Amino acid sequence: SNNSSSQSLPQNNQSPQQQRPQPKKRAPHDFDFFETIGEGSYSTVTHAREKSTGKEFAIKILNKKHIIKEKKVKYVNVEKAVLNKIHNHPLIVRLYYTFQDSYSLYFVLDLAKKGDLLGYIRKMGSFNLECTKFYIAEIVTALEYLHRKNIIHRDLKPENILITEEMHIKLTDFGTAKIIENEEDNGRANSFVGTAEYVSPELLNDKATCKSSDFWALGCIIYQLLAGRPPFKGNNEYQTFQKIIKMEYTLPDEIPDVAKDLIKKLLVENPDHRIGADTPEGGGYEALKSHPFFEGIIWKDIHLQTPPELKPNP
Ligand SMILES: C[C@@H](Nc1nc2c(c3cc(-c4cn[nH]c4)ccc13)C(=O)N=C/C2=C\CC1CC1)C(C)(C)C
Repeated sequence: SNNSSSQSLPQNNQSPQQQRPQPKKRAPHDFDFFETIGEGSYSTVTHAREKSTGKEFAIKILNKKHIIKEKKVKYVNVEKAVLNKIHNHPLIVRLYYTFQDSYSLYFVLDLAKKGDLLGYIRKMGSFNLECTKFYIAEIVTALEYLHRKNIIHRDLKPENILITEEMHIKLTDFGTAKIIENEEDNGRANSFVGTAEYVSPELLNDKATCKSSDFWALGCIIYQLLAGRPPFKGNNEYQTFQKIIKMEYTLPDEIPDVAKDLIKKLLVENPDHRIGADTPEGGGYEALKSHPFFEGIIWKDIHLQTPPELKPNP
């Protein structure tokens, strides 16, 4: 045969990719399914165990017919794309496998055995300053990683901050996240609106979200951990939105002054002026992480440190 210079396929007609051992595709019968642990708008998250290894997972099950009927295919693709962009960050829920059967799609993910942060706020009433600093520092660390990957979460809230067996966080729920393809995309108008109490003014005023919208939500979460309730809360969504647009909130005395200062620098109407924004006024993550509120926080490998024991705000 002529030794043509072109790369000829080996006799077994397998591509190089096919020659490498591929991770075995899983299927529903590889798992035992237990209780439902969370309900999304068009999905169910179920506790499951892989039969062959005994490893426990959370499996997000999406009904294909429902997704198509509700025109949510885009969100499912965004969620999978975002989860695949995240390479094994300790403070973000990891996607291990995906597979499907005739009815459903299955996402096999980290199991956070202690539920979500909202559960702890309800149980504790509020967090003391030391605990608030630690958990906010872990959220900032996860957020910095997402923003570096040009991902905006867009729905940051206590229900999406999961707590692991070891009492560290795992950021989750990327179905409504946005991947910023290129810089000018940052802030372009779009249709999604997050959860009322954490929605930023820019989203309500000109429907534009940017990385800084996540900093607004962060300010709301710091407030909620220390005061036991979010800063903007009306009797219904419309009233909540009104308070946000009017920047109508007060800082109760149970919030320590150092936290009041940071909250005031995050709950700023102009997203470019929020501390942490990558603008001259925002100062980027450097400015946020060096704020006196984080006094005593060691940022390096925070996920390996022992979290402070949860205590309510005195
Ligand atoms: C926010 C989310 N809630 C939850 N999402 C996930 C959980 C999860 C676990 C508990 C829990 C565990 N023990 N007790 C409660 C409660 C709520 C959970 C988990 O372990 N692993 C991955 C998850 C989500 C990953 C998937 C979005 C990509 C909603 C409400 C949307 C279902």
